[in-house]
Amino acid sequence: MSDLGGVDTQLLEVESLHKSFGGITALGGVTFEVESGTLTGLIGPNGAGKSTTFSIIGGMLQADSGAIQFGGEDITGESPDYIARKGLVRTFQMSREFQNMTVIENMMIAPTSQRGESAIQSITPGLREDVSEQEEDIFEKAWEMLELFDIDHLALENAGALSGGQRKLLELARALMLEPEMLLLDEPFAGVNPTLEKKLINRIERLRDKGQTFLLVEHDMDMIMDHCEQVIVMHQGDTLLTGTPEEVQSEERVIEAYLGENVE
Ligand SMILES: Nc1ncnc2c1ncn2[C@@H]1O[C@H](COP(=O)(O)OP(=O)(O)OP(=O)(O)O)[C@@H](O)[C@H]1O
Repeated sequence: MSDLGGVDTQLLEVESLHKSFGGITALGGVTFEVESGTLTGLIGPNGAGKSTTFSIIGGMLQADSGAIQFGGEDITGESPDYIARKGLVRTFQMSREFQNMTVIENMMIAPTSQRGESAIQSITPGLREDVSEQEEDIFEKAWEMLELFDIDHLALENAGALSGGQRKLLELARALMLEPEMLLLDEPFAGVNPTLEKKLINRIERLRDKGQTFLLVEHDMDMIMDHCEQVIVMHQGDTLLTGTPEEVQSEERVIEAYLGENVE
């Protein structure tokens, strides 16, 4: 835990995560910290354990041992809903139910469905005026977010009809509807064309500049090295080191870890 003038700036603290699947050790003591207000990269060769780490942090998977602190609170073993309510959200693939809804409907339902509460449940007869006002706010916010990601022209399309790249943008836009303090992004640019990718990373950087924190798994090294201020390197279920892009690139152990492996 780092200390800056008495103020702890670490938002996420992952300590000694272990996870095995049958006889396979996926994680053998993953430990790292993510500083508040940063865009931090999580890299490592295929099978290093990045997705497993994300699933455990997001509450979708239980670790065999280890601890996770978010904003100073122990969130180890909590449900994805609980963790999302605390402000830590992982983008996830849309279920079939959402694919049959339009893009704008997907956006409007996000603030309630992911937080595990229903807008309908919160309506009491005396509060109907407030609710329509609330819905209007949600609509406006949803529309702004679609514009931000350049998918507003798809608002009335069925989400299931979107291309892979467009779906990635919608998943990210949906997650941002929750105004999370921190977002876990698992290869958000996969299938997104280069022009849109540039826009997307600029938007993420703008949100970061406003104080949001991002942890990004990405195989594109140029993307990581050009845009992240911190990089965490994983290898064979372990954390190898954390450093700036410059530090990581010049580190012999990182070069070695990647050399023998098939990096995408
Ligand atoms: N559900 C599972 N059952 C069995 N083994 C698993 C399971 N999930 C992950 N693993 C194994 O755990 C290890 C870490 O996998 P993980 O998917 O977390 O790595 P990764 O770094 O995300 O890889 P990639 O970059 O290829 O997505 C691998 O050896 C993988 O085969």
